[in-house]
Amino acid sequence: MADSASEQPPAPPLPRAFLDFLEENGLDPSIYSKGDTIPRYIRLKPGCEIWVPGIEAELGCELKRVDWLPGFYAVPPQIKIASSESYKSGKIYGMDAASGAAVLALGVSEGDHVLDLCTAPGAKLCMLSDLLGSSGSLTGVDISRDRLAACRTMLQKYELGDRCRLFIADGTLFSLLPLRSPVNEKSYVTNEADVANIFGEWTSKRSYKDRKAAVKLRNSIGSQLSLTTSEPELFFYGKSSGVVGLRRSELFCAANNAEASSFGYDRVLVDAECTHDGSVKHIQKFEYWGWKTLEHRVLDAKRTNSLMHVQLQLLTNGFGLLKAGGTLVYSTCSLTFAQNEDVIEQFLMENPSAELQAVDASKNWPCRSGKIPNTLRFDPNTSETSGLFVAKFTKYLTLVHTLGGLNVIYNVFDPGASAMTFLIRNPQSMWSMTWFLPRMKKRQVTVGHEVLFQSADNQCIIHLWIGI
Ligand SMILES: C[S@@+](CC[C@H](N)C(=O)[O-])C[C@H]1O[C@@H](n2cnc3c(N)ncnc32)[C@H](O)[C@@H]1O
Repeated sequence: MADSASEQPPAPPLPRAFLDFLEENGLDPSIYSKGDTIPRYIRLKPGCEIWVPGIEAELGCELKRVDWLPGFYAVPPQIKIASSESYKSGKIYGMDAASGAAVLALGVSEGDHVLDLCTAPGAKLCMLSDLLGSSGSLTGVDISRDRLAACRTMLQKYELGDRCRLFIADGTLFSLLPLRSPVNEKSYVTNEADVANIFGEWTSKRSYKDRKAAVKLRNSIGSQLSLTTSEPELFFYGKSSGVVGLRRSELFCAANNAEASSFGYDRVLVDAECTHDGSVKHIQKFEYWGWKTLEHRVLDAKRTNSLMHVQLQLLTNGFGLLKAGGTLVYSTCSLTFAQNEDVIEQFLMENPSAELQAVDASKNWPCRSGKIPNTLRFDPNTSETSGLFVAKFTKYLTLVHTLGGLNVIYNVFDPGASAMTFLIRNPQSMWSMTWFLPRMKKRQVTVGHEVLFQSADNQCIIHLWIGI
């Protein structure tokens, strides 16, 4: 009997330039012959488990539960779901398991305020919304109007838009906080001019004034991909998103990093724009588009450099909007070092309050470690999924202090808690100390070799002497 490998049609040869590119990135070319064998994944809308037998009957295949990822099922790769009634009626989503893992890595809990900085077309946004349930808030940002329109359609189809707001904006500049902070607390409206300037319930039919303003903004921007203004355009908002009843000036109130540390998002997803080389199906399309196009879109060093620049800016800005103690996940569907580990290394160098964290759930995931410990790589060979890179960060509240030419950083985690960890970093070493402090409220940093921490009731004063 012929084995299953010999039944597959031989994969077309990959061009030399692409093979060199794979070698440079430590990638096995065999992953690009897997496109027709890796399963297609389906995510079930929570509460639709009872429909599994009906969905199986309609799709004509078994839904195999993905043991390591709740709510996900594998079906044979040739199964088409878009025309099925189960899909049209919003019982199932088409979503790769690796993408589901990136969302799960974020550790969303009910009540969280979540930012998805590159949100369209919205598969991850929908999963985030399902995880949030009926509390917290969700803010999706994308630079592409067309893609965001598809995203809005998804939210409406799956009835997930209630706590969500969508903005057309450049994620490298977006600076609006979730609607819970004193900075944009709703104020009492007194006169008629104010009433006219208040967001009512969302409708697709916008006022003439609104449409005119949007056209003016679009014309001033030129092309969407060269959006240079920090002014976001509100594209959609749900009834419970916090927008209804707010004045325009209150919604578009930008925040600085210090405000974001206290009032920012609990969770930020930066699923950055990339060369998509981890998607085997995407690379296979170049057989038809021509390998020359691949050289331009994927292998071109100039394009990679400009993408890396955007990726670093997206990550940096997303991190700036994160609350201290919050979690950020950076992911790309590229498997190159340049768009993943190199971006992260640069980011960590420039952001001392960022710490790379292990994804605890990943112990049971079929993925491997990236070049930097705690980062994860999914690929068709290891995971039977599309390729994806995932890194998780947390944010400390940081006081930077220079001592004798050494940059010493005091990372104060969760200033409201009774336990604090101080990490003192210098190029040679790192110490970590934990104190348990009664109601620590006020911090003072003196210049020199002494740091003074003082509690609100003056009962506890700690002098930290640095002896380097
Ligand atoms: C990998 S896709 C995101 C996929 C999405 N997270 C999902 O799960 O469906 C990257 C997205 O980033 C958007 N994008 C590119 N540059 C951007 C920028 N500067 N700011 C915001 N979005 C950007 C693209 O329009 C694209 O929709």
